[in-house]
Amino acid sequence: MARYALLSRQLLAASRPCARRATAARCFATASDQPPRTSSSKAPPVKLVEVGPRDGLQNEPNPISLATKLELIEKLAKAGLTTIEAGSFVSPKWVPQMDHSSEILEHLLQKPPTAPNPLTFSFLAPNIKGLNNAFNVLAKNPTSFVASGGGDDGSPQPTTSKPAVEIAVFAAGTESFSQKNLNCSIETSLQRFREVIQAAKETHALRVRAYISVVLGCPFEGYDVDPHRIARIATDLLEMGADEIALGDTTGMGTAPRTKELLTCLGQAGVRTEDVAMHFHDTYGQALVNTAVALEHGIRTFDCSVGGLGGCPYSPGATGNVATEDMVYFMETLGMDTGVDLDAVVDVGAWITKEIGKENASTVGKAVLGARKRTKEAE
Ligand SMILES: CC(C)(COP(=O)([O-])OP(=O)([O-])OC[C@H]1O[C@@H](n2cnc3c(N)ncnc32)[C@H](O)[C@@H]1OP(=O)([O-])[O-])[C@@H](O)C(=O)NCCC(=O)NCCSC(=O)C[C@@](C)(O)CC(=O)[O-]
Repeated sequence: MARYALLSRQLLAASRPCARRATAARCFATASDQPPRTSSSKAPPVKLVEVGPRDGLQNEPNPISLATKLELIEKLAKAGLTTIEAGSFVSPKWVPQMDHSSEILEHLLQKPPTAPNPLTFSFLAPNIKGLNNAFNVLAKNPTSFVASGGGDDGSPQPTTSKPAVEIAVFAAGTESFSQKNLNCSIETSLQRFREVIQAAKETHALRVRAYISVVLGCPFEGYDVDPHRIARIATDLLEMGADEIALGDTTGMGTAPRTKELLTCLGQAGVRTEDVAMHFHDTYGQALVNTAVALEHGIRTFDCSVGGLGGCPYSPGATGNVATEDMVYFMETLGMDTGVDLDAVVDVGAWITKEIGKENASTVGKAVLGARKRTKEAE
């Protein structure tokens, strides 16, 4: 018994410091210790490139009317998107859904959408034939657009009445993907892009974006895409005169550490962050995580697609691009200014997905629509 009494006294003594720790006053930073919050700090800008009308629709199996495509572009412009990828001058035998691209460009030049901000419309062109098809439309409407130039060269900037036009070429990060997507090797595609970039600049002073696909995973060669090869292709394209490199995680296989590794490798090769845009697909739900890594790295241009539409015809299993609604919401939570009206773009996502009979893949879009419905029911 005495033994138990001693033991309990010892336990009590041993527990005292613990009890003292638990009751001791804990120190927290309080509001008065914090620097006052100012509402005047200006949100840093981020550029969102809306790729829904091109990347979002190119893979749709059922024909989508020209009127629907134009309405989509108009609604996106009204919602505040300033750079919209509107079509693709590729072979209609390869990608039938992009067959309206000449009519789309013509319409946008003749009747530019009413929008709060100056607009830039971007079109893909894989070769001189595609570029010439775009040039035919531009030649018929020579005073309806401004040169997109590159921005720093004093060339005229787009206005709300005269949009700028931009061309995009698209290389691949692996030989297998290049063959499937372009029917040629990486080297041959680069020779073609040199001609396209030169002609786009010399003839109409157009800004040129250069995609590199499958930078973080290839549907045919797997996860291990060599970042040094991507860096070499990127520097080749920049030396040819490309104004921007858009790094495409076509398969959505990218992860945070490999996104960081890729961007570090490009930086070591001399590619400036201001010349890089990120194009994430959300197949594995990693797009916003990877976006955060890229933001941290200094990248400020991101592609997205309303309603999370998208997929590449030559990347089996790849789902949509990161949704514009999710990207806008994410940037807003970080205090970054996208210039896009979230509510308006949620409406566009709901409309286009219904119009083409697809599920709305935007998590934020669905959450906002659900919240609106509950508010209405409660009234
Ligand atoms: C590059 C080609 C044309 C080569 O295709 P090819 O069959 O090797 O070309 P060709 O020169 O032998 O020509 C074949 C036929 O196509 C015509 N042709 C040739 N070029 C054009 C053109 N520009 N526009 C219209 N027609 C064209 C050409 O005139 C000929 O017609 P035919 O004599 O048989 O009647 C073909 O492979 C092609 O169109 N590929 C495009 C594939 C594509 O659009 N993929 C999706 C875009 S990339 C993407 O989505 C990824 C991205 C950008 O979003 C980023 C990411 O997520 O990673």
